[in-house]
Amino acid sequence: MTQKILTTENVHLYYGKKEALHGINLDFNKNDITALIGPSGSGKSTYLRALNRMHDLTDYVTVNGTFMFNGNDIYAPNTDTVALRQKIGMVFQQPNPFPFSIYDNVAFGVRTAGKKSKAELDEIVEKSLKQAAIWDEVKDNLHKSALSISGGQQQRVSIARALATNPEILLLDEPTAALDPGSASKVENTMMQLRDQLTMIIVTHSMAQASRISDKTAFFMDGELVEFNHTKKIFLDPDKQETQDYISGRFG
Ligand SMILES: Nc1ncnc2c1ncn2[C@@H]1O[C@H](COP(=O)(O)OP(=O)(O)OP(=O)(O)O)[C@@H](O)[C@H]1O
Repeated sequence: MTQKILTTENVHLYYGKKEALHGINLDFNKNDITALIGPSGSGKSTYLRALNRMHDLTDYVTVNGTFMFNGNDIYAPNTDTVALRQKIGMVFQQPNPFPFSIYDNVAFGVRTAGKKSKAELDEIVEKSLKQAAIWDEVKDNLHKSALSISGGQQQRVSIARALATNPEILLLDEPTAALDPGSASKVENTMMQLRDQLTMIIVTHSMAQASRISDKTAFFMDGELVEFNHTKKIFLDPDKQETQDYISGRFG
């Protein structure tokens, strides 16, 4: 049977008094790529950020509902959120390298998690950069500033940084939206190569991208989950008229 790595039930989220998510129920299969699609403001990023408690950093946000990761309650009071975010990593739209070397960027989370020898760190950095399909391009310049490489390379270094702590889930919020088409396709290829190793949840505005890379697709509108199914079904034969209208470009 397919294993559910992450389940969410009855998720309501408020920015102050404004309700942005109105009771979302959504589960994720281990090793699937799930695409979250929907018009601007439909709540995709808000939902994604709730999955690894990114909203904890914003005091006017209230999150209600049940979030279980491998059977453990993500919002339990004793959850170590730093450890949680190492297991459920995140990649943002804008590549966001820290202003230090490529090596130190990738090693960052590992160093935060505890002391490692230089040899262990070297090994993790190399493995992560290889997994992110950027090793060959940067291996001779590991001590160069991560700010000096292209945006597409920076995004793959950001992915390597997230991979270095050995996450089980990677959350990607429009990871290719700020990139030129060539770099975007490299990042997409990287995701395809990672699919056997971890579970990915990606917010995307690109219908082509969602249909190319995802196993399942969730369509959000106005803070509600309208439809969730296998990507082929969503794109070829959706159950709901709103889904059909959105994927055929009639709005959003
Ligand atoms: N920090 C915030 N404070 C207050 N309201 C917010 C905040 N972030 C998002 N919202 C509101 O929550 C709703 C959902 O926004 P969200 O960014 O999650 O949508 P989205 O589907 O990811 O949109 P986009 O595709 O444009 O990124 C919107 O009405 C938005 O204005």
